[in-house]
Amino acid sequence: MHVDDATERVLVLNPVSGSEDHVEDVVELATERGFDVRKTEAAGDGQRLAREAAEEADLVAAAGGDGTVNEVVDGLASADGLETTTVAVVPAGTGNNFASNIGLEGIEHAFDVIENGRRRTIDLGTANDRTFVNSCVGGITAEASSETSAEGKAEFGVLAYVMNGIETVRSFESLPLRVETAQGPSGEVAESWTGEAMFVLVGNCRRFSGTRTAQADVEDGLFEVTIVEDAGALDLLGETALERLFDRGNAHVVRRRTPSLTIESLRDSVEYSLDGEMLETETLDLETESAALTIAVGDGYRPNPDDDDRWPFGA
Ligand SMILES: Nc1ncnc2c1ncn2[C@@H]1O[C@H](COP(=O)(O)OP(=O)(O)OP(=O)(O)O)[C@@H](O)[C@H]1O
Repeated sequence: MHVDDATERVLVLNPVSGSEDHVEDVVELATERGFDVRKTEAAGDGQRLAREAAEEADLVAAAGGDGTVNEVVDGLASADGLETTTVAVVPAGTGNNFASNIGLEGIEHAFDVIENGRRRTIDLGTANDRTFVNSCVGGITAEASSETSAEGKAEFGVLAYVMNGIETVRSFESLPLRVETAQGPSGEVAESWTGEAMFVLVGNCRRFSGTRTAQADVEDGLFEVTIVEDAGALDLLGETALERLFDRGNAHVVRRRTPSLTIESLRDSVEYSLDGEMLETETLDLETESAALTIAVGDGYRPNPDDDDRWPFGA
């Protein structure tokens, strides 16, 4: 039992994320630091617990993987709690992609960051009425998502689903789509693309270059959109497939930067993975909410760690 009025720090703990051996450590470290620990019991509980916490806590931590962070942020957003709540992440999942992007090295380090780390306000993605922190990817089926191994996720993040999709679905059915991007603040023009796509990858924190850990600028108010056109003719098996798939010279890849876009299916509904959580729809409206999420970050965090010229956009 907790005393409602006194609670200012809530930790939402997914006990079944990752290798499930984090529970004791997280509970101990969190309790020592004055957190009220609330465990999820089923998928979707992260949202509910975060919504409830929004009313009473000014710091809400998500202990789990990317899916748990997604649920907690989504719950806070739906309770209009993001303006008054700082979010912290305790990496206890399989991939922990988002945690790596914000400079967190492990469970103990995350608690140090909560006490002593900087706070930054970063962009948040919304897709229809759902939020996402890392990425939104169309073209990955729920089946491919559930079949993707923990090792693959840990190593490649969301790209593991892409690889799995390529490798398991030999006769890959491409998606007829219309993608309309909006004008951006730095001269990005509104553009429309219509065609057959294998995947559409929209990164808030992620960019899709074939590099395993490539991170996007998380404070620029823009998504990095990568459309992989029907590349059925290519032999895309194996690990190097990713590099070939996203190679800047690959004529099958279309890249855009934009604050918002709409993806419309010209046939059936499409399955999207929002930070690994599935959503099926015919039309998806995506928007970046600039500086919407206040988050505790480690020393290793850089808003835009990739200032070299690997990403194929001019100034
Ligand atoms: N108590 C629970 N029982 C079953 N499923 C749960 C429970 N709590 C949360 N979930 C679900 O577990 C799923 C996976 O969680 P999460 O993504 O945090 O871990 P992960 O997959 O191990 O890590 P990552 O996404 O970083 O690779 C989420 O879809 C979430 O809804």
